[in-house]
Amino acid sequence: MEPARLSARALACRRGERVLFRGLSFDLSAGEALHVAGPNGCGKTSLLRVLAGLLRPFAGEVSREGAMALVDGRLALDDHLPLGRALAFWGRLDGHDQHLDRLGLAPLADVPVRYLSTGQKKRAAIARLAGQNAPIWLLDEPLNGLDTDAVALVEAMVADHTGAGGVAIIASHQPFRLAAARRLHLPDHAA
Ligand SMILES: Nc1ncnc2c1ncn2[C@@H]1O[C@H](COP(=O)(O)OP(=O)(O)OP(=O)(O)O)[C@@H](O)[C@H]1O
Repeated sequence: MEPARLSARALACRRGERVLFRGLSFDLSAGEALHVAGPNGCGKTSLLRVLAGLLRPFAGEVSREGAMALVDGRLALDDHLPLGRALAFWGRLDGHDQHLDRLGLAPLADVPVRYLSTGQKKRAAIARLAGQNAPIWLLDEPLNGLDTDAVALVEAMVADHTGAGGVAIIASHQPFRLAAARRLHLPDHAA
């Protein structure tokens, strides 16, 4: 895996008229993970979008080494295509193993994406993530809709990723079992 590092310096984020957090700093290097916790609306998704470069910080800066991949509530798969073809489209571009068998997706190859259940869609999003082979994973509520076995599987995949030298940020109000993860309680940085 290519080298990975992700840092935030004195980060602040404003949505509309409200500053959600300020003075947020962290450094993550190869093999490290951060669990960003806090209740609905505290700014977890906004933080991930700032880190991904999709939202401009109100103050502070983000620096990184290595490519990033983001999993959030949006599934970047064509709704009308069967899952197998939708994932194959990205597979050709990304060029890495999507772990379809491990994620239990192989039997769903012929099912149109729009017919998939919430948990199946989330597993498809994780497959796309795995296929990107990016060293930095940004995961927004990655366990939403997953059953107990799939939760354990995704936790194991993130552990494998950090074990191989990747970096992971998990934004979730749910517990996420990952021995290497530090915890950041976002409301502690409320403005
Ligand atoms: N485009 C926007 N303009 C104004 N306010 C916004 C915008 N997007 C989000 N917000 C507000 O910013 C706050 C933080 O939203 P965000 O989605 O980052 O929270 P969150 O911690 O991820 O919540 P959840 O746990 O419910 O997903 C919320 O009060 C939300 O209404």
